[in-house]
Amino acid sequence: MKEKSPSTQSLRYILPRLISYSVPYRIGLILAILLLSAHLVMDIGFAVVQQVFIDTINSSSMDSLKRATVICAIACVIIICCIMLQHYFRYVVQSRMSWDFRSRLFDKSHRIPFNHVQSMHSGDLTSRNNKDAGMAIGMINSIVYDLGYNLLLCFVSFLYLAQMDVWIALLALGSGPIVFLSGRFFDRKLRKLSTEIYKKEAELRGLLQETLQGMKVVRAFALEDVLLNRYVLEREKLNQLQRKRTIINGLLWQSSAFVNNLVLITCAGLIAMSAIRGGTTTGEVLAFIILMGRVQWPFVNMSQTWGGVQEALGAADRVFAILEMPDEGAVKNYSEPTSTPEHSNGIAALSLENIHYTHQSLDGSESPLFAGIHLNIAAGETIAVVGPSGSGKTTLARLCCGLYEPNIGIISIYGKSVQDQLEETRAMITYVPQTPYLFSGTIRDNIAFSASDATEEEIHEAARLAGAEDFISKMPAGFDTLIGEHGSTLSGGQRQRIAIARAFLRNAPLLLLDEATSALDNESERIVQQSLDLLMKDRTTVVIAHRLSTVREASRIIVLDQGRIIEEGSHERLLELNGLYAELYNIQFRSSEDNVIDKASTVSII
Ligand SMILES: Nc1ncnc2c1ncn2[C@@H]1O[C@H](COP(=O)(O)OP(=O)(O)OP(=O)(O)O)[C@@H](O)[C@H]1O
Repeated sequence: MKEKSPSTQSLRYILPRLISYSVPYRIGLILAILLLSAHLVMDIGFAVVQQVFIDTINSSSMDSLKRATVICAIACVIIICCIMLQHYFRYVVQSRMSWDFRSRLFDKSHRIPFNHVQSMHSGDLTSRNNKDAGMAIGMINSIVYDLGYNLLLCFVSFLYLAQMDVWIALLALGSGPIVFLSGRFFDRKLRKLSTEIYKKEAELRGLLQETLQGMKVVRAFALEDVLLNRYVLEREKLNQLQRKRTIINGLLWQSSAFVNNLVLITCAGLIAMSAIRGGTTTGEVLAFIILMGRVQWPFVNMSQTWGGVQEALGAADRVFAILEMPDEGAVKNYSEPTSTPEHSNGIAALSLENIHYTHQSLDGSESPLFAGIHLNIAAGETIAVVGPSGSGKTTLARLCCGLYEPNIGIISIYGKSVQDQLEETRAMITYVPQTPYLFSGTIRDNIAFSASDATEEEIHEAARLAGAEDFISKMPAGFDTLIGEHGSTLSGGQRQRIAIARAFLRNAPLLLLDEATSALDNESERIVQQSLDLLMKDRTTVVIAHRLSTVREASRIIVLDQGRIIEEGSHERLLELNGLYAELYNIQFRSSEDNVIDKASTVSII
């Protein structure tokens, strides 16, 4: 997937999109902004209180001191309550925005074209959803609250100072823009570094995830040291990037602090001179010095915050690269059907018209596979697809499900175009992959996954038809048994039967089946095969076939080779042709007593 370079999406582009997530929570946001004034009163009030107290001490008036103490204490309680409320509203708005933003990203990840998802690492997607999305929403906080507040604080402090000494106040104020603008020198570098850091973190997360998932293989092949070295190497690269970012942030901070302190000392000297000349009270000098900080430091803070915004922009770029992708099926790059696809037996259950498809590899290179495939399947037919490894069988199945989009041509299911009516056509298909994917949760959840409104009776009936009821009833919690990550507590055969139960429950008229080749014991295989036979009954079935019995019983066999249908017909007819099918048959089936294709062979019918 090609990502936009960091500089292509400006703050002006990203900010309104992020702010749109605050619209449903605008009241909370407005309250949080208004309550910022409590912070302002606290910050300015701190200086004023000191001025009042010192001048009251100097005037030796006990009554004034008592009054000032009571007023300050009451004001302090009110302000602290307001600040707590401000934090509350700020937290609520930010967490809800973050929730919405992440949910949108989660939803989008399931809508973008499948080949884009395939070209990304799942760890990368996880990282974008967790860290990057959080950073991007945090940016709103920085801009709305921190930048906004600092500007306000600076403005009010300046007004207060100006009424004491306008020239010194202007001097204090003048240093601010210099500090802020000099900080911008680091922006590009910070943003670039941050994008690289987030990318590297995502890669590391992916590596960790992959290593944990493949722990069995790692241990079996004693790869622990190799992987540890790889991890340490990648971690070191990340550390280097983080070190660079820390140095730049340090430079940003120290250069700001240097200019600020220089101006602060100059102004403090000037106001002290004014006090010596008798024009200013001690309390006023103290308040002046404190408020001068309030004029200057907002620029340092803003410079820092702006640096943080650059980092967050790097994260936001990665999130928007996904959010701005077109949904699958949204880009129509295929020709419209000329007429409703028909089969000699009536309307075709599945029709492929002039399908061209090219795989895009991770490195962006293209591998053309199909160049004009035609196929019409009548309702009730069972089609067996066979061909050597890499001939395009899985790609064909994924095209039929709308997981891949053809570059040219049209695929229709019962006359409806898959590309045009993706949801409707998908509802008419059940795809049973070779390795079923089970989610952690209960057996019931996994069966009902394909039909969330299924009743208890329907779930039990589906399990019975799939030959799964027996083993489920023997489990300690029956249908409520937890099956672990990817169904790790179940055997291969049991996992397959759960997947078949799902397919029964879904009850779609078209079945795409990738027959399992995993080594099941004879008994499990017999039960799975019986369940599959029952599932295929009265359904239109396209089966990527691995067993001779399936191939023999199919109404038609399609032989694929390098993305082309080179033979088509019944088992007997294809044997008579004496072509690729006959060759595959002789190599695979004849020598195999149990009629199951040996996966390890050089040429396999899959
Ligand atoms: N995501 C992808 N990106 C690039 N090329 C791909 C991708 N998926 C598959 N291919 C290529 O497309 C060709 C067909 O692959 P496909 O998986 O459809 O074959 P197959 O017949 O199902 O193979 P097998 O029986 O070994 O599973 C292969 O050359 C494969 O390398």
